[in-house]
Amino acid sequence: MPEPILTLSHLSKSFGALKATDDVSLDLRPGEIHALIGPNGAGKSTLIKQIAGEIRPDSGSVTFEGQAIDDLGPADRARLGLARSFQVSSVVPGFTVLQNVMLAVQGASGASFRFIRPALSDRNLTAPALFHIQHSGLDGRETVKAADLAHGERRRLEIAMALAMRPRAFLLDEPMAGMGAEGAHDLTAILAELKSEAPILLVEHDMDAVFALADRISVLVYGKVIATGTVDEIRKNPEVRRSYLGEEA
Ligand SMILES: Nc1ncnc2c1ncn2[C@@H]1O[C@H](COP(=O)(O)OP(=O)(O)OP(=O)(O)O)[C@@H](O)[C@H]1O
Repeated sequence: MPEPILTLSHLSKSFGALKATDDVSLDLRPGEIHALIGPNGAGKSTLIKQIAGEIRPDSGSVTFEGQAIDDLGPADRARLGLARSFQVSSVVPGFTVLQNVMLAVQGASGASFRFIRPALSDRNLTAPALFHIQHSGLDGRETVKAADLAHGERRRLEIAMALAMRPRAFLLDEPMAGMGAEGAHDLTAILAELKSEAPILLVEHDMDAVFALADRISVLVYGKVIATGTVDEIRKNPEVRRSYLGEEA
């Protein structure tokens, strides 16, 4: 089995008397989508925030690519390639496909967006941007404004921009939220492609998407992982059915 990219060991976090994270251990392995599901208030977002460095756990530790990252803040963790989302909102509608991807390449290099204009004429950004555009199936569309892209092409642009950030792992907290059925369907296809570039820890309430995408699922209830397994194992698990999936599973 390949070494995990991300490992959580015995993480715990309380808010007053409430144990939002209760001795959670799990890992994320290369090439996989590991979904984190559970009822409202189970502690999914709190866990993601501890991985991203936005909340400090009371105890336990997070290892990323073999390195303990407990002392790093969110910016340093992002710089190591721990991508908190794939920054869909960062698409600039008035910029072309090439310009948008160049900005993402520039962002990955840690440069500031204050220098947006020089970036757009920087040849060092053009070559990697064109590579990601081609890799995402958008070649020939470099000079089209993002606002004028067809729906599916816009998703391809988001993939190109995500890849330009050179992520080593994605932490996605409810990426399907607020999307219609078509959007969720598109995003499902995108995530299935992205996981081969970088594994994804996915918090998602849309069970159709989770069951279609996840290689493994962990179920969180009252801050505790009550089960981790494949889609089939989780669907059949009596404790999961009782505490979360109900009769729908
Ligand atoms: N900053 C905070 N201060 C106090 N309590 C908090 C804080 N953040 C979260 N909580 C509590 O911790 C528990 C876990 O919340 P969290 O948002 O992590 O759950 P969740 O599984 O992501 O829920 P949902 O599915 O509704 O998004 C909840 O009871 C919540 O009210």
